[in-house]
Amino acid sequence: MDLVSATALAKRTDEQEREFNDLKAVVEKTERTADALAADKSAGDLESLAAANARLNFRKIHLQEALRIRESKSADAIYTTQKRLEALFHVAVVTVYPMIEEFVNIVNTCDPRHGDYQCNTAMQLCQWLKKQGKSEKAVDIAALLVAALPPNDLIESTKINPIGFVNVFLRNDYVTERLTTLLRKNVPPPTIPKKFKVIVDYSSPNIAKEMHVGHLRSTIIGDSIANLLEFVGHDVLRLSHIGDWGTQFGMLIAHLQDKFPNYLSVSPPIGDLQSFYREAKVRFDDPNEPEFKKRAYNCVVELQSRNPDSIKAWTMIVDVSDRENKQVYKRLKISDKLQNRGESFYDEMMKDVVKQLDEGGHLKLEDGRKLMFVPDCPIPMTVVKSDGGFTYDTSDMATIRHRLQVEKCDWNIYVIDSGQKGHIDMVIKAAEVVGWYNPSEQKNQFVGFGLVLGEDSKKFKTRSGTTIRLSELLDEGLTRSAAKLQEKNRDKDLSKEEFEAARDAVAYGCIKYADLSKNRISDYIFSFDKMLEDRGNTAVYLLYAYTRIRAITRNSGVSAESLQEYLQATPRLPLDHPKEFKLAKKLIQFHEVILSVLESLLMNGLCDYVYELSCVFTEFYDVCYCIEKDRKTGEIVRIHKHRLLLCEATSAVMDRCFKILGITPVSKM
Ligand SMILES: NC(=[NH2+])NCCC[C@H](N)C(=O)O
Repeated sequence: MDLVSATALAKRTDEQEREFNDLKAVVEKTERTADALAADKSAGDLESLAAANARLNFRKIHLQEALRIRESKSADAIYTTQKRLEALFHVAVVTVYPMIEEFVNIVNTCDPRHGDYQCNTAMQLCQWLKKQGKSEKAVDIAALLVAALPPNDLIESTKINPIGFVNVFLRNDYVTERLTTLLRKNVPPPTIPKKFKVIVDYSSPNIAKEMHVGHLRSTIIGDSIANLLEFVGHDVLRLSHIGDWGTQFGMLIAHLQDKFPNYLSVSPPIGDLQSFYREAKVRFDDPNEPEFKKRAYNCVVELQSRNPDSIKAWTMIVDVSDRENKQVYKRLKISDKLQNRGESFYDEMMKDVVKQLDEGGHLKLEDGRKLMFVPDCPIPMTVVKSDGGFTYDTSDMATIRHRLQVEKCDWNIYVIDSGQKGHIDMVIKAAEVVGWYNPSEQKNQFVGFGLVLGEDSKKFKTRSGTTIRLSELLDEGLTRSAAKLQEKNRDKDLSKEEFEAARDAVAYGCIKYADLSKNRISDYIFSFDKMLEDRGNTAVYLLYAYTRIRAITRNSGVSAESLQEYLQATPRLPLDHPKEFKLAKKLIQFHEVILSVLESLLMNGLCDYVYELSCVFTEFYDVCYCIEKDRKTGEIVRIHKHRLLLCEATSAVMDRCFKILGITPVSKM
């Protein structure tokens, strides 16, 4: 490190030290005032003292948060720029208005003329003051806030607009430092306040009925949400709540006994469980086969009482179905941490759940059924049917109790089609009413998604009107993707293995990305033509962009080691070109995007970000040469290593996003 930058660094450290001590002093003072107030409760109006105390505590909490962020500078924590700015503005707000209880609001700006971030708090404060009978203009408040900002290393300049927004421009040094951390730590996750045990209920197909496109959506969205949670450090349990129990097994077992009489000794060759299910159903509904129906009912009773032969038959049917599902998972590279824990797992707990509900006085007898009326729910839950049997409601009540009380999860997420929102919301509310959890300590969340529609905007079906088999859908994806690559003559340039890897990456990447890049709440139109387009926010575009970026360093002749050496030896990357700076800012925004997607569980936020990132990269690459060659001789005359590092950072961030989204990039395409 040269002398100048060493001195600059020392100066900055001094500044930070001072700033840190200032903050500490404010916190201590607040603490003392709060304590004094608490001790002096007897004096004066108790209520107003308590209110003042609450405000001071609020202030203290925010100051401590600010302090924690400042303190972490040297430590390993990764705080987002947004959080850091919020902390700075918090300090400014409480300095100017000590009794304030409003939150600071910092947002990203879309227009670069308005800086990188914008603080909208002056307007909020204006409203707050109005309520206190004071009138101050938002612009004036904004000016006070800016003046009260503690010294910091983030903000280059601020601009107050006439309405009272504060536009914030970031310092180049700060951005460079964040980028260096991102590169050195290979795109680490942002720091989260607390690590949770999270259950993600997703995929959850029903045995013997084919997994359909709705389950495909749940599988894709759920897997990616679980990846995201894991990335930030939560402890994630992935559960597929399969429909593997219930009366339909009666007819399946009865049909199995007829069709494969020696099923106990020879494993029955059920190739196609769908047709098997249909055959059983036809017989079950056939008035000419009353005998079969009776036997099917009997089989249910035997299965319920865990008769070993019935259990064996049941296991066989479940296994066939599971093997089919696993094939879909394998092709789509769904995490193998996803485990089946479905309705049969909770079966034995249901009796006890009903008993507990009954004893707690939560059940009402109506027409022989036991119902639970849950506050704010339009229909009651049927906990016990008139024939004494249990329902989907009962099963989910047992499930939620197990997850909250036995698994002791902090956060229980259901990724199911929106049609089941009413059901799950009711289960969640009921669990609260019964007292199985305290909503301020454990969280249950329904994460819904819309329908999959065909290109005619009607329910997604085959031409002949039957439901689409997932394996066939994936096959079609492969054929279409191979054709697309051939159209571009990729089969000529790539080896057979490379071509196949590219074909798979495109096919499965497209199917996943098309789903994830739309807001999950809306219905979505499944169209191979649209998803295979190579322009716009599609997987094909992004996969190409990624391979191109990867190729830049590969073709530069600069080794990964020498880039690493350069990175370690360079305290400050010279990001002096506006497009370099813009790309760097987009890159460090990654952490913010992760936190915001974590909040909404809307994965399209992450997709939009990767797409924007690749667009900003193109802007940069169009004007900033990484390698300069002599026009005549083609000889390399200059290598801009910091630009190669920007390429590396871009591909590393894209890679992280792809991993979370469950997309497999290829290095050649
Ligand atoms: N806990 C739950 N209910 N999870 C979702 C289960 C989805 C159900 N198997 C279905 O296909 O409709």
